[in-house]
Amino acid sequence: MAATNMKSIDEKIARQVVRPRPAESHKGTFGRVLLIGGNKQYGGAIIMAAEAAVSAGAGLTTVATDPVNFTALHARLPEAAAIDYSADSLKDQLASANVILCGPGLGTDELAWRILDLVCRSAEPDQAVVFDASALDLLSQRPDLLKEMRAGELVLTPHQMEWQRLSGIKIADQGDRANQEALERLFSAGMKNVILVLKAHRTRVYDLTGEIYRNSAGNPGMATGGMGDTLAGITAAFIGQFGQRLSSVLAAVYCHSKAGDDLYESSYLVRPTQLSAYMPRLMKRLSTC
Ligand SMILES: NC(=O)C1=CN([C@@H]2O[C@H](COP(=O)(O)OP(=O)(O)OC[C@H]3O[C@@H](n4cnc5c(N)ncnc54)[C@H](OP(=O)(O)O)[C@@H]3O)[C@@H](O)[C@H]2O)[C@@H](O)CC1
Ligand SMILES: Nc1ncnc2c1ncn2[C@@H]1O[C@H](COP(=O)(O)OP(=O)(O)O)[C@@H](O)[C@H]1O
Ligand SMILES: [Mg+2]
Repeated sequence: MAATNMKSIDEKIARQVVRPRPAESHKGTFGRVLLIGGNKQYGGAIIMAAEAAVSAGAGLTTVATDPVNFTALHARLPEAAAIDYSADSLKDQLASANVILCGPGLGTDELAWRILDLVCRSAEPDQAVVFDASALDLLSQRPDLLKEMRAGELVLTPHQMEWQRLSGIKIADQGDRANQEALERLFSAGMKNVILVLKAHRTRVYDLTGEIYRNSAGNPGMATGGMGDTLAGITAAFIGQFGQRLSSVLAAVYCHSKAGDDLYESSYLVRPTQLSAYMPRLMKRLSTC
């Protein structure tokens, strides 16, 4: 793919997507987001994703996680509901969500496999699914699960090592043509509405139409554990509010990095939770002036 096909992910797309909220609205208007992940070791990952989802405007946020994380989640984020991710009630939550984010801190044990399988089989055409982190590592062993999915939109958010596992392309060889071909291979005869967010210093976004987008924002202060979990939560919230569109995902990528850049101006590093706390002000600014 020639570099000339590359489009920039910049403030323009964010301003097109992040519009003032309609007055005639309620929490259901802005998306029911279900986040699944957080085993005993990685509870922080799903808590950071949930903080990001709430702060990026998800109308209703539910976290399906190991019960060991309930108290921490409720103490940090009373806006989110919590359920046990091993319980049968996960099926009901999966049925009622508009957007499902699966993977941050999920781990790769037998329960994680069962949950991934359930998400892949149950997602309907009116639902969007975002796979991140552990879910991508599991899928790299069972890529066939992707081909059978019926979700309306699927977003994959790997970092370069996760993409290496899933695509088989070594990090040094992750050029645009190879990435595009690997995405097409993963979904040949499968769903069409697929978006790959390949995270790096300058994140690139691919879809099955062959368009490639390059993020214009982001900085090394963002190289802090949990920053990808935060992007995943923002992405789910944006799809929930602004619709199953490529533009919602591009705006999420930009806003995440732009928030990081604003904070980096006066701070040596950017904590994911600080980035989330800043999101409502950034979104207000983008939507108004
Ligand atoms: N607080 C918590 O609970 C948190 C929990 N988390 C959860 O941990 C689980 C495992 O996820 P993971 O991302 O930490 O591990 P993995 O997939 O093995 O990747 C790391 C390996 O890849 C390599 N690498 C190369 N290029 C890279 C790149 N561009 N970006 C990143 N890595 C790159 C890297 O190279 P190295 O650092 O050695 O140079 C290393 O060898 C998962 O469930 C996740 O959600 C996290 O979300 C953090 C906060
Ligand atoms: N040097 C950097 N410059 C710009 N963005 C960065 C940099 N380092 C990390 N990021 C961003 O931080 C996020 C890291 O994602 P990921 O590796 O999945 O983190 P985690 O799994 O710890 O949550 C990505 O969005 C990536 O683009
Ligand atoms: Mg990650």
